[in-house]
Amino acid sequence: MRIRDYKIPVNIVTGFLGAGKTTLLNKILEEKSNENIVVIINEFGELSVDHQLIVTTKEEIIEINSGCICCNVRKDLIDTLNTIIRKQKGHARPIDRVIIETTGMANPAPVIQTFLMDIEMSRSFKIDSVCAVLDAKHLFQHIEEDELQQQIAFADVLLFNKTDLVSEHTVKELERKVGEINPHAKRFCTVNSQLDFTQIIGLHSFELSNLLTIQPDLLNNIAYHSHNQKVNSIVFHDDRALDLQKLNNWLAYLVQIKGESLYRYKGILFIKGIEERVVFQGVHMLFASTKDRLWKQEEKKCNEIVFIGKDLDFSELEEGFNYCLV
Ligand SMILES: Nc1nc2c(ncn2[C@@H]2O[C@H](COP(=O)(O)OP(=O)(O)OP(=O)(O)O)[C@@H](O)[C@H]2O)c(=O)[nH]1
Repeated sequence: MRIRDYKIPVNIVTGFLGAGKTTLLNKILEEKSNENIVVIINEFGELSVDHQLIVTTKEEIIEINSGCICCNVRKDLIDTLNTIIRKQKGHARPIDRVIIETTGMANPAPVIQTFLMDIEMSRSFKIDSVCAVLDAKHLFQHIEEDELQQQIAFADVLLFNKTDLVSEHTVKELERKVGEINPHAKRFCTVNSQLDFTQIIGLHSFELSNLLTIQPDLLNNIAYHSHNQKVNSIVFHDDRALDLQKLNNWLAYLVQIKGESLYRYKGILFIKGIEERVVFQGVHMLFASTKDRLWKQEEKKCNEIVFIGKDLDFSELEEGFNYCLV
Protein backbone atom coordinates (compact mmCIF):
# COMPACT_ATOMS: atom_id res chain seq x y z
CA MET A 1 0.00 0.00 0.00
CA ARG A 2 1.33 3.40 -0.89
CA ILE A 3 1.21 5.93 1.94
CA ARG A 4 -0.92 8.24 -0.23
CA ASP A 5 -3.72 5.67 -0.35
CA TYR A 6 -4.01 5.61 3.38
CA LYS A 7 -5.71 8.37 5.30
CA ILE A 8 -4.79 8.54 8.95
CA PRO A 9 -7.94 8.45 11.09
CA VAL A 10 -8.35 11.39 13.43
CA ASN A 11 -10.42 11.38 16.61
CA ILE A 12 -11.27 14.77 18.02
CA VAL A 13 -12.10 14.84 21.72
CA THR A 14 -13.86 17.97 22.81
CA GLY A 15 -15.95 19.01 25.81
CA PHE A 16 -16.14 21.75 28.40
CA LEU A 17 -13.56 22.34 31.13
CA GLY A 18 -13.23 19.40 33.51
CA ALA A 19 -15.76 17.20 31.71
CA GLY A 20 -13.50 14.14 31.50
CA LYS A 21 -11.59 14.49 28.20
CA THR A 22 -8.16 13.56 29.59
CA THR A 23 -9.78 10.69 31.51
CA LEU A 24 -11.23 9.45 28.20
CA LEU A 25 -7.93 9.91 26.39
CA ASN A 26 -6.11 7.87 29.03
CA LYS A 27 -8.66 5.08 28.73
CA ILE A 28 -8.39 5.01 24.94
CA LEU A 29 -4.59 4.92 25.06
CA GLU A 30 -4.71 2.08 27.56
CA GLU A 31 -7.19 0.15 25.45
CA LYS A 32 -5.38 0.81 22.18
CA SER A 33 -1.90 0.22 23.52
CA ASN A 34 -1.01 -1.86 20.45
CA GLU A 35 -1.74 1.05 18.10
CA ASN A 36 0.79 3.65 17.06
CA ILE A 37 -1.06 6.79 18.18
CA VAL A 38 -0.01 10.41 18.06
CA VAL A 39 -1.76 12.62 20.60
CA ILE A 40 -2.14 16.36 20.11
CA ILE A 41 -3.22 18.35 23.14
CA ASN A 42 -4.00 22.01 23.50
CA GLU A 43 -4.72 23.80 26.74
CA PHE A 44 -6.46 26.96 27.79
CA GLY A 45 -3.90 29.10 29.55
CA GLU A 46 -0.19 29.31 29.00
CA LEU A 47 0.68 26.22 30.99
CA SER A 48 0.13 22.66 29.94
CA VAL A 49 -0.60 20.41 32.86
CA ASP A 50 -2.35 17.81 30.75
CA HIS A 51 0.84 16.23 29.45
CA GLN A 52 1.62 15.48 33.09
CA LEU A 53 -1.79 13.93 33.60
CA ILE A 54 -1.68 11.63 30.60
CA VAL A 55 -0.52 8.33 32.01
CA THR A 56 1.02 6.79 28.91
CA THR A 57 4.72 6.89 28.21
CA LYS A 58 4.63 5.21 24.82
CA GLU A 59 2.64 7.55 22.61
CA GLU A 60 4.03 10.66 21.09
CA ILE A 61 2.35 13.63 22.74
CA ILE A 62 2.51 16.98 20.98
CA GLU A 63 1.38 20.07 22.82
CA ILE A 64 0.12 23.20 21.13
CA ASN A 65 0.04 25.85 23.80
CA SER A 66 0.50 29.13 22.02
CA GLY A 67 -3.20 29.87 22.23
CA CYS A 68 -6.54 28.24 21.74
CA ILE A 69 -6.53 25.53 19.08
CA CYS A 70 -9.65 26.99 17.54
CA CYS A 71 -8.09 30.37 16.71
CA ASN A 72 -4.46 31.37 16.33
CA VAL A 73 -3.15 27.84 16.73
CA ARG A 74 -4.79 26.61 13.55
CA LYS A 75 -1.56 27.19 11.66
CA ASP A 76 0.37 25.37 14.39
CA LEU A 77 -2.04 22.48 14.05
CA ILE A 78 -1.43 22.27 10.30
CA ASP A 79 2.34 22.49 10.85
CA THR A 80 2.11 19.72 13.44
CA LEU A 81 0.06 17.54 11.11
CA ASN A 82 2.52 18.18 8.27
CA THR A 83 5.33 17.01 10.52
CA ILE A 84 3.35 13.86 11.24
CA ILE A 85 2.93 13.25 7.48
CA ARG A 86 6.67 13.72 6.93
CA LYS A 87 7.54 11.33 9.76
CA GLN A 88 5.02 8.85 8.43
CA LYS A 89 6.84 8.74 5.12
CA GLY A 90 10.18 7.93 6.67
CA HIS A 91 8.99 5.23 9.04
CA ALA A 92 8.32 1.56 8.57
CA ARG A 93 5.55 1.54 11.18
CA PRO A 94 2.59 3.60 10.03
CA ILE A 95 0.75 5.91 12.38
CA ASP A 96 -2.57 4.24 13.15
CA ARG A 97 -4.38 7.21 14.54
CA VAL A 98 -4.17 10.84 15.63
CA ILE A 99 -6.16 11.92 18.67
CA ILE A 100 -6.67 15.63 19.28
CA GLU A 101 -7.85 16.83 22.68
CA THR A 102 -9.03 20.42 22.43
CA THR A 103 -9.21 22.83 25.33
CA GLY A 104 -12.43 23.00 27.29
CA MET A 105 -12.95 26.51 25.91
CA ALA A 106 -12.52 25.59 22.23
CA ASN A 107 -15.03 25.74 19.44
CA PRO A 108 -14.21 22.53 17.53
CA ALA A 109 -15.31 23.96 14.16
CA PRO A 110 -11.90 25.28 13.03
CA VAL A 111 -10.27 21.99 13.96
CA ILE A 112 -12.86 20.08 11.93
CA GLN A 113 -12.51 22.55 9.05
CA THR A 114 -8.77 21.94 8.98
CA PHE A 115 -9.41 18.38 7.84
CA LEU A 116 -12.18 19.25 5.40
CA MET A 117 -10.98 22.45 3.76
CA ASP A 118 -7.21 22.21 3.68
CA ILE A 119 -6.38 20.14 0.59
CA GLU A 120 -3.19 18.56 1.89
CA MET A 121 -4.82 17.71 5.23
CA SER A 122 -7.90 16.18 3.62
CA ARG A 123 -5.66 14.01 1.41
CA SER A 124 -3.74 12.64 4.37
CA PHE A 125 -6.26 12.52 7.22
CA LYS A 126 -9.86 11.50 7.70
CA ILE A 127 -11.98 12.42 10.69
CA ASP A 128 -13.11 9.22 12.37
CA SER A 129 -15.16 10.79 15.14
CA VAL A 130 -15.77 14.01 17.02
CA CYS A 131 -16.58 13.08 20.58
CA ALA A 132 -17.88 15.63 23.08
CA VAL A 133 -17.52 14.67 26.72
CA LEU A 134 -20.23 16.32 28.82
CA ASP A 135 -20.08 16.86 32.56
CA ALA A 136 -23.50 15.69 33.76
CA LYS A 137 -22.96 17.40 37.11
CA HIS A 138 -22.23 20.87 35.75
CA LEU A 139 -23.79 20.85 32.29
CA PHE A 140 -26.85 22.95 33.13
CA GLN A 141 -24.59 25.52 34.78
CA HIS A 142 -22.74 26.11 31.49
CA ILE A 143 -25.30 25.23 28.83
CA GLU A 144 -25.71 28.86 27.77
CA GLU A 145 -21.99 29.26 27.02
CA ASP A 146 -21.29 29.41 23.28
CA GLU A 147 -18.30 27.10 23.46
CA LEU A 148 -20.28 24.29 25.11
CA GLN A 149 -23.13 24.62 22.60
CA GLN A 150 -20.64 24.45 19.72
CA GLN A 151 -18.98 21.39 21.23
CA ILE A 152 -22.35 19.66 21.46
CA ALA A 153 -23.42 20.75 17.97
CA PHE A 154 -20.28 19.49 16.21
CA ALA A 155 -20.09 16.10 17.88
CA ASP A 156 -21.13 12.80 16.38
CA VAL A 157 -20.65 11.09 19.74
CA LEU A 158 -21.83 12.56 23.05
CA LEU A 159 -20.67 11.09 26.34
CA PHE A 160 -22.81 12.07 29.27
CA ASN A 161 -20.04 11.59 31.78
CA LYS A 162 -20.03 11.82 35.60
CA THR A 163 -23.43 10.18 35.75
CA ASP A 164 -22.39 8.86 39.17
CA LEU A 165 -22.94 12.39 40.50
CA VAL A 166 -26.51 12.94 39.28
CA SER A 167 -29.87 11.18 39.31
CA GLU A 168 -31.33 9.25 36.39
CA HIS A 169 -33.96 11.94 36.10
CA THR A 170 -31.27 14.60 35.62
CA VAL A 171 -29.58 12.50 32.93
CA LYS A 172 -32.89 12.28 31.06
CA GLU A 173 -33.34 16.06 31.33
CA LEU A 174 -29.80 16.58 30.07
CA GLU A 175 -30.36 14.27 27.14
CA ARG A 176 -33.51 16.16 26.23
CA LYS A 177 -31.79 19.54 26.40
CA VAL A 178 -28.71 18.39 24.50
CA GLY A 179 -30.90 16.62 21.93
CA GLU A 180 -32.41 20.01 21.07
CA ILE A 181 -28.96 21.20 20.01
CA ASN A 182 -27.82 18.00 18.34
CA PRO A 183 -30.37 15.31 17.56
CA HIS A 184 -28.03 13.20 15.40
CA ALA A 185 -25.17 12.24 17.70
CA LYS A 186 -24.86 8.85 19.32
CA ARG A 187 -25.23 9.12 23.08
CA PHE A 188 -23.63 7.18 25.90
CA CYS A 189 -23.84 7.58 29.67
CA THR A 190 -20.50 7.03 31.35
CA VAL A 191 -18.65 7.15 34.64
CA ASN A 192 -14.99 8.11 34.36
CA SER A 193 -15.41 8.18 30.57
CA GLN A 194 -15.50 4.40 30.54
CA LEU A 195 -17.26 2.60 27.70
CA ASP A 196 -16.69 0.04 25.02
CA PHE A 197 -14.46 2.06 22.71
CA THR A 198 -15.36 -0.02 19.68
CA GLN A 199 -18.62 1.93 19.84
CA ILE A 200 -16.92 5.26 19.28
CA ILE A 201 -13.60 4.57 17.57
CA GLY A 202 -12.92 3.13 14.16
CA LEU A 203 -16.54 3.40 13.00
CA HIS A 204 -16.03 6.54 10.90
CA SER A 205 -19.13 7.93 12.52
CA PHE A 206 -18.25 11.50 11.53
CA GLU A 207 -20.96 12.48 9.06
CA LEU A 208 -20.50 15.76 7.27
CA SER A 209 -24.09 15.72 6.04
CA ASN A 210 -25.44 15.59 9.60
CA LEU A 211 -23.17 18.41 10.61
CA LEU A 212 -24.26 20.56 7.69
CA THR A 213 -27.89 20.30 8.78
CA ILE A 214 -26.86 21.86 12.10
CA GLN A 215 -24.15 24.19 10.79
CA PRO A 216 -24.90 24.91 7.09
CA ASP A 217 -22.03 27.44 6.85
CA LEU A 218 -19.35 25.06 8.03
CA LEU A 219 -17.58 24.83 4.68
CA ASN A 220 -18.24 28.39 3.56
CA ASN A 221 -15.96 30.27 5.83
CA ILE A 222 -13.28 29.75 8.41
CA ALA A 223 -14.81 29.94 11.86
CA TYR A 224 -13.07 32.77 13.59
CA HIS A 225 -14.77 33.76 16.77
CA SER A 226 -14.29 35.52 20.02
CA HIS A 227 -14.02 33.77 23.34
CA ASN A 228 -16.01 34.47 26.40
CA GLN A 229 -13.97 37.40 27.65
CA LYS A 230 -15.07 36.82 31.22
CA VAL A 231 -13.34 33.47 31.41
CA ASN A 232 -9.72 33.98 32.29
CA SER A 233 -6.87 31.94 33.65
CA ILE A 234 -3.85 32.31 35.86
CA VAL A 235 -0.87 30.03 36.14
CA PHE A 236 1.54 29.51 39.02
CA HIS A 237 4.92 28.03 38.27
CA ASP A 238 7.07 28.12 41.38
CA ASP A 239 9.83 25.91 42.72
CA ARG A 240 9.32 26.71 46.39
CA ALA A 241 7.66 24.04 48.55
CA LEU A 242 4.12 24.45 49.83
CA ASP A 243 2.95 23.95 53.40
CA LEU A 244 0.27 21.25 53.50
CA GLN A 245 -1.80 22.75 56.30
CA LYS A 246 -1.85 26.21 54.76
CA LEU A 247 -2.65 24.72 51.37
CA ASN A 248 -5.61 22.82 52.81
CA ASN A 249 -6.89 26.04 54.42
CA TRP A 250 -6.59 27.97 51.20
CA LEU A 251 -8.18 25.32 49.00
CA ALA A 252 -11.04 24.83 51.48
CA TYR A 253 -11.69 28.57 51.31
CA LEU A 254 -11.48 28.65 47.51
CA VAL A 255 -13.77 25.69 47.00
CA GLN A 256 -16.40 26.92 49.47
CA ILE A 257 -16.38 30.61 48.66
CA LYS A 258 -15.19 30.78 45.05
CA GLY A 259 -16.30 27.38 43.78
CA GLU A 260 -19.06 28.83 41.64
CA SER A 261 -16.72 30.98 39.56
CA LEU A 262 -13.83 28.50 39.55
CA TYR A 263 -14.56 26.49 36.43
CA ARG A 264 -11.40 24.43 36.55
CA TYR A 265 -8.20 24.19 38.55
CA LYS A 266 -5.54 21.55 38.31
CA GLY A 267 -1.87 20.99 38.68
CA ILE A 268 1.14 19.28 40.14
CA LEU A 269 2.14 20.28 43.66
CA PHE A 270 5.46 20.21 45.48
CA ILE A 271 4.57 19.86 49.16
CA LYS A 272 7.09 19.91 51.99
CA GLY A 273 7.52 16.48 53.61
CA ILE A 274 5.83 14.55 50.78
CA GLU A 275 8.14 12.48 48.62
CA GLU A 276 5.70 12.15 45.74
CA ARG A 277 4.30 14.72 43.37
CA VAL A 278 0.74 15.58 44.34
CA VAL A 279 -1.79 15.92 41.54
CA PHE A 280 -4.74 18.12 42.27
CA GLN A 281 -7.88 18.47 40.21
CA GLY A 282 -10.94 20.60 40.71
CA VAL A 283 -14.13 21.49 38.86
CA HIS A 284 -16.22 24.08 40.71
CA MET A 285 -16.77 22.67 44.22
CA LEU A 286 -15.57 19.16 43.42
CA PHE A 287 -11.97 18.81 44.37
CA ALA A 288 -9.56 15.90 44.76
CA SER A 289 -5.85 15.49 45.29
CA THR A 290 -3.79 12.33 45.02
CA LYS A 291 -0.18 11.32 45.43
CA ASP A 292 1.35 10.61 42.06
CA ARG A 293 4.80 9.14 41.38
CA LEU A 294 7.95 9.96 43.33
CA TRP A 295 9.86 13.02 42.18
CA LYS A 296 12.72 11.87 39.98
CA GLN A 297 16.25 12.64 41.10
CA GLU A 298 17.07 14.66 38.03
CA GLU A 299 13.77 16.51 38.13
CA LYS A 300 13.43 20.00 39.57
CA LYS A 301 10.61 19.92 42.10
CA CYS A 302 8.10 22.62 41.42
CA ASN A 303 4.45 23.60 41.53
CA GLU A 304 2.58 23.96 38.25
CA ILE A 305 -0.99 25.07 38.79
CA VAL A 306 -3.63 26.60 36.57
CA PHE A 307 -6.90 28.23 37.65
CA ILE A 308 -9.55 28.90 34.99
CA GLY A 309 -12.75 30.68 35.83
CA LYS A 310 -15.11 33.57 35.44
CA ASP A 311 -13.76 36.99 36.36
CA LEU A 312 -11.02 35.51 38.50
CA ASP A 313 -9.41 37.90 40.94
CA PHE A 314 -5.74 37.33 40.09
CA SER A 315 -4.29 39.33 42.97
CA GLU A 316 -6.37 37.42 45.50
CA LEU A 317 -5.24 34.11 43.99
CA GLU A 318 -1.62 35.24 44.04
CA GLU A 319 -1.95 36.29 47.65
CA GLY A 320 -3.45 32.90 48.50
CA PHE A 321 -0.71 31.02 46.70
CA ASN A 322 2.02 33.03 48.43
CA TYR A 323 0.39 32.38 51.80
CA CYS A 324 0.79 28.62 51.16
CA LEU A 325 4.58 28.80 50.63
CA VAL A 326 6.68 27.28 53.42
N1 LIG B 1 -17.06 11.69 39.94
C1 LIG B 1 -16.54 11.65 38.72
N2 LIG B 1 -15.40 12.31 38.44
C2 LIG B 1 -14.90 12.24 37.20
C3 LIG B 1 -15.52 11.50 36.17
N3 LIG B 1 -14.79 11.62 35.04
C4 LIG B 1 -13.75 12.43 35.34
N4 LIG B 1 -13.79 12.80 36.64
C5 LIG B 1 -12.88 13.70 37.35
O1 LIG B 1 -13.09 15.02 36.86
C6 LIG B 1 -11.86 15.75 36.86
C7 LIG B 1 -11.60 16.31 35.47
O2 LIG B 1 -11.36 15.24 34.58
P1 LIG B 1 -10.45 15.43 33.28
O3 LIG B 1 -10.48 14.14 32.52
O4 LIG B 1 -9.13 15.97 33.64
O5 LIG B 1 -11.29 16.53 32.52
P2 LIG B 1 -10.90 17.37 31.21
O6 LIG B 1 -12.12 17.45 30.39
O7 LIG B 1 -9.68 16.80 30.55
O8 LIG B 1 -10.57 18.76 31.86
P3 LIG B 1 -9.78 20.03 31.22
O9 LIG B 1 -8.36 19.75 31.55
O10 LIG B 1 -10.31 21.19 31.95
O11 LIG B 1 -10.04 20.10 29.80
C8 LIG B 1 -10.80 14.77 37.34
O12 LIG B 1 -10.61 14.96 38.73
C9 LIG B 1 -11.41 13.41 37.07
O13 LIG B 1 -10.92 12.39 37.91
C10 LIG B 1 -16.74 10.78 36.49
O14 LIG B 1 -17.39 10.13 35.66
N5 LIG B 1 -17.19 10.91 37.77
